[in-house]
Amino acid sequence: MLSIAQLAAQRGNRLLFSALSLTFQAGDCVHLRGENGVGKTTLLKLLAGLTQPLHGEISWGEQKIAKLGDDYYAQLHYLGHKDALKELLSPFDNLQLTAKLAGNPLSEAAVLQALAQVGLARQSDLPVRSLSQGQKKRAALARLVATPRPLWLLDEPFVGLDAKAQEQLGTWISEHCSNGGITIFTSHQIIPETIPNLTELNLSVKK
Ligand SMILES: Nc1ncnc2c1ncn2[C@@H]1O[C@H](COP(=O)(O)OP(=O)(O)OP(=O)(O)O)[C@@H](O)[C@H]1O
Repeated sequence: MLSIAQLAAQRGNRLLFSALSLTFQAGDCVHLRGENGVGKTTLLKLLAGLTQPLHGEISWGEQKIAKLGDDYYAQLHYLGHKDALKELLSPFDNLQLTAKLAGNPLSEAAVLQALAQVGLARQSDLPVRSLSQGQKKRAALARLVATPRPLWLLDEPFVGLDAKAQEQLGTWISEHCSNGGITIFTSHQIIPETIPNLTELNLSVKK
C-alpha cells in the first residue's frame, strides 16, 4: 500500500498543491489527470522519492519512504519524460546495466526476452541514438517487463508509441494491476481500452 498524508509541493516559488492525502491499494490502476502545470509530474517524482515534499509524508506499507531508501526504490519502476537511456549503448546494454545497477542482474536470455516483448529483437544491439522515438520508449518500457516490481509510476508512457504498442502497454498495465501491482500514470492521450478498471485522479480538483 502506498499512502500520502497532508502532502504539499512547491516548485520555484509556486505552491502546486497542499494537504493532499490519498491511499493506493494493491491492484489500483490510476490515471493521474489535470491541466498542464498542475503538478502531475511533480507528484510522480515525489512518489518515486526523486524530489522532496514541502510538507507531508509518503509511506510504503507502514514505513516512510524517506526511511526505507533503497528498499523502497527496489519496489518501483519510474519512467519519466526522459527515457533515462544511455544513447551510445544498445537497448541490450542499457537494460542489462540498469538491472545490474539496481541490484537485480538479468541473464542474457532474460534481457533478450524482454526486448523481444517490446518489439526490439532486431534493434537490441543498435546504439540507442540510432533508434526512433517510439523505439526509445519501447527500450525504456522493457524495464517493466524484465523486472517485476509492485509499483509502476509512469509519466506519459503512451507518448511516441504506435497504436499497437499503446494497446500492448495497456495490457501490461492491466495485468500488472490484476496481479496486485499498483500503477499510477499520467496521460493526455486517449487511454487504450485494454485498461478496463481505471480510476481517475484529477489533480486540478484536488488542489
Ligand atoms: N525544476 C523546476 N523549477 C521550477 N519550477 C518547476 C520545475 N519543474 C516544474 N516546475 C513548475 O511546476 C509546475 C508543475 O509542473 P509539472 O511538470 O509537475 O506539471 P504537470 O501537471 O506534469 O504538467 P504537464 O501536463 O504539462 O506535463 C509548473 O508550473 C512548472 O513550471
